[in-house]
Amino acid sequence: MDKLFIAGTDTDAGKTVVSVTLLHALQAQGRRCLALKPVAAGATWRLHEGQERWMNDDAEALQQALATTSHQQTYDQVNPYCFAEPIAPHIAAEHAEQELVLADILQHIRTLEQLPAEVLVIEGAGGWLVPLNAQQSMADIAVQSAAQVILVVGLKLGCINHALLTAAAISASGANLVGWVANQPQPQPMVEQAANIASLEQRLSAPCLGVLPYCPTWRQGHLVDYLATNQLLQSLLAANSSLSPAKKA
Ligand SMILES: Nc1ncnc2c1ncn2[C@@H]1O[C@H](COP(=O)(O)OP(=O)(O)OP(=O)(O)O)[C@@H](O)[C@H]1O
Ligand SMILES: C[C@H](N)[C@H](N)CCCCCC(=O)O
Ligand SMILES: [Mg+2]
Repeated sequence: MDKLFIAGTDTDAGKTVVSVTLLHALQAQGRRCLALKPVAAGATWRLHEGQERWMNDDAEALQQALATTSHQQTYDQVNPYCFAEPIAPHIAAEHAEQELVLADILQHIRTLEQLPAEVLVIEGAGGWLVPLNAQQSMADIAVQSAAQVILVVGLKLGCINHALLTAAAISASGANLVGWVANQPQPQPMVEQAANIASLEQRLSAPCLGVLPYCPTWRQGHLVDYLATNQLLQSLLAANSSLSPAKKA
């Protein structure tokens, strides 16, 4: 099963928007998908399938993006760690007197890999180095699960530096950046948006897999045409030809 880790230049960059769009795009091509938001910080207590529970909006959007052709995951399968407070996850975990255990997240991923699907889309929380605990970060989930990384660049002033720093950190972690997506998270484009995107294209070695405009109905898959899904699949094929040992197993 191909694993895609959706990283962002920051929180609110558009990782959920891109993850949901990717799920729609891949499923439209007949690929069965699974979704995972391993760690969510920011949840409300609400009714879900006849029961009240804590729910995070990102995880719910991912779950709702699963087509009937894909395995219907439960909320807990999509989101094993869910904290109420919309703050850094390791601090939210501390407040809840819990610990975020990387080994448990990796085991959860292995369990999902037993389900029938071709692609697992994993959405991080915040940016690449957001801590899980004192030792580990989001990056470890991507690296240790041997996922291919897609970087979502939230188009706002400062994004060039954030994107280049994140790409450098991804590379330093030993992960493979298969592509990046430019996302416009607010109605007004940033000043000189096209020039900013061109600057990133010149400096990032991975291909740009799309420029997503602002579209309030993204949950319905209305941004699929802006993603270069075939180019992503080609990049994945190329990455597979040099499979890491963890991926071969
Ligand atoms: N292209 C877009 N069109 C419309 N709204 C967008 C777009 N991109 C982002 N948004 C909005 O901006 C906000 C942040 O986007 P999103 O939730 O995808 O960020 P994120 O990177 O997933 O953040 P987090 O770290 O909290 O998971 C959301 O309210 C989302 O609806
Ligand atoms: C609450 C927010 N939307 C995300 N779920 C978590 C973002 C954590 C950012 C931590 C940090 O980098 O300082
Ligand atoms: Mg999100």
